[in-house]
Amino acid sequence: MNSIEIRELTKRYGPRYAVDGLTFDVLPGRVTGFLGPNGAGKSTTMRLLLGLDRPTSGTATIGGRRYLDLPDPLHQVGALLDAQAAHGGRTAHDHLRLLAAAGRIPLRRVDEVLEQTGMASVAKRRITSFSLGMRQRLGIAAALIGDPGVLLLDEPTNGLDPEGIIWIRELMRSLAAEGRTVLVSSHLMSETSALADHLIVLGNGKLLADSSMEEFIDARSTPRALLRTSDPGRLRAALALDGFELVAADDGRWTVAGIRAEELGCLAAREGVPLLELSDGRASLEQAYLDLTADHAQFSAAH
Ligand SMILES: Nc1ncnc2c1ncn2[C@@H]1O[C@H](COP(=O)(O)OP(=O)(O)OP(=O)(O)O)[C@@H](O)[C@H]1O
Repeated sequence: MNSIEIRELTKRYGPRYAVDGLTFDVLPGRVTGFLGPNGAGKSTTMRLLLGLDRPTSGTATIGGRRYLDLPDPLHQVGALLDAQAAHGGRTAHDHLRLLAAAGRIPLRRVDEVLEQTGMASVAKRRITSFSLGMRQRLGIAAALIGDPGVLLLDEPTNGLDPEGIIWIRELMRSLAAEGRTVLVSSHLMSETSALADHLIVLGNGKLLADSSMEEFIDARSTPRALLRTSDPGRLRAALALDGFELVAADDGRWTVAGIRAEELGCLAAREGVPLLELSDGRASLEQAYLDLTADHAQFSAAH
């Protein structure tokens, strides 16, 4: 009932395919990161889902129905597409009150979402005076007002400071833990990896990956062990026998590419080499994402 179903979804603007034969599901109970470089088709997919644009072919449905056919859309789907869209002359409270009235939503929800998004103290201020981060929070408050089962958030961390980004991460997680479907777009792998359980990656309107964050990381990052030892000479020799190389890193640490910490620990124990510190490194995740999307990037992506 709360899932999102995208089937063979295609949207063409003139000769250009913004979205090209996409098929995937977004499931409840987890945060799904919607990744792709600028121009990959994320916003177009969200607009198609919300009935703001018509697909050239294929379907985008929520619980099996098109958005425009939902009986109680604000209660079923909350969206943040363009945080700048709120009318500047009104106060935050008035903006939300009008939304609630239009959606036949109880007015108590206005104060609840203002509280939930940390906006209660500025509720009586005009939106014109708001920073980008405050507008993002107001946009999220608006998305939450109908207590929806599905949330679509397009780049919600735009303009937020580090504290705001942590807040949004916690909020997304708690909404997903309540059994809601949460789809969050971003063009940044680093940010999304801290936020999402599952990933949908687009490039040039096409689906490049649909996997759990763990699978995505495991499949694309080369293992790398990070360690400190009191006997680098002996460890170097032992590693060389198995074809691995000990490379000096910062702070007296060493790295070994192509081996996991667990395997390296066993090897060191077998050789009687003392290890003072040992962990897995995941340095290449961002790079793996850039490699995956590079050929598909319309513009130079991801910074
Ligand atoms: N209304 C439109 N008319 C013409 N082309 C459009 C329109 N909307 C989107 N496009 C094009 O479709 C492609 C996909 O755009 P879209 O905004 O969906 O990408 P995105 O992944 O959301 O990127 P961003 O991170 O920059 O928002 C781009 O090439 C864009 O220029």
